[in-house]
Amino acid sequence: MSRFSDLDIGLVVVGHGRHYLVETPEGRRVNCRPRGKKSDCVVGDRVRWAITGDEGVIEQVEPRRNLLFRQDEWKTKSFAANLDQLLILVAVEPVFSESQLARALIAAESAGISTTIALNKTDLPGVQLARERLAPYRAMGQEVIEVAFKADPVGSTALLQPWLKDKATLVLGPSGTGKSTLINMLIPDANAQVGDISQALNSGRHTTTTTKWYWLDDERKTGLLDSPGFQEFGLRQIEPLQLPGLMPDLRRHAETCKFYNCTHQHEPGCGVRAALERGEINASRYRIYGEILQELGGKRY
Ligand SMILES: Nc1nc2c(ncn2[C@@H]2O[C@H](COP(=O)(O)OP(=O)(O)OP(=O)(O)O)[C@@H](O)[C@H]2O)c(=O)[nH]1
Ligand SMILES: [Zn+2]
Repeated sequence: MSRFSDLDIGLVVVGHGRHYLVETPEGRRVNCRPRGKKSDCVVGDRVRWAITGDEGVIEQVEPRRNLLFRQDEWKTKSFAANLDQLLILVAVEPVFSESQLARALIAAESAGISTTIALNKTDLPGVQLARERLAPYRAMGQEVIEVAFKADPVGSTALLQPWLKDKATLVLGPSGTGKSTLINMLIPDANAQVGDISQALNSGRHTTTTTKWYWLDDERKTGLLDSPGFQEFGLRQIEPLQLPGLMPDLRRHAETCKFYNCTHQHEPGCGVRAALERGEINASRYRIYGEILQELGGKRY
């Protein structure tokens, strides 16, 4: 037992810099700061905290089940901890970047978090093309659902609600795909929940740059986390040799490679390239693999 185990436990629902909002089991939100200089907790963390004056101090972060983050050359950016699942939102328009989609999936796979891709705005004429771009993802076993938050809010809500129930789900997606529409569709009092947050952190302009935790129900069992930052999805946390194992379509064929440390670039007897030639691996998925591998400094053997 740690020396903090008799302190109150709380859930980090918003964080910005060294400012956090911690929610008590009763649903009260308390302004907190971390003890010391380092602020290493993220939204979704369970923390031990104590009141000092009119603020709380976070003394300890409880062990995490998982942590979703991205990492570029310079910095690591955490999205959230202790997630049950990830919803990656893309849309018919604006046309989504397949590279970013692939990267988010790899980060989630590496963190052990299951994902669903939701294609929004399926009422638009470009829907067929978007479906075709998502076909390789469906084929590799990735769950893909189709929604139209604005055009069909009733149908989209009915589809999502059972899937979200009693879980903590992070929503990630590029700008303009319909994240705000989704939040407002599912959480009628979202503005009120965010209003509290902005006031408490005393910096409304910051609230769009950080992950936010919303409750979908009065019992506070179903959590929806909204996070910005889909762009520049660095994956420096991943070892080059691990990368194919995090891409299910490549993984399936990598087992047949002649060399155990095959990079699937040019080695003889490569099962991945053979599958590519047979059309069993999608060419753009293979190209994205090569790009990420290069970025990670994957060696040529
Ligand atoms: N045609 C169509 N448009 C939609 C649908 N859902 C959302 N939109 C529109 O898409 C645009 C972007 O939606 P937002 O919810 O603001 O997107 P966002 O992801 O929050 O965008 P940012 O605020 O830039 O992060 C808005 O004009 C919405 O009305 C849909 O089902 N069909
Ligand atoms: Zn190979």
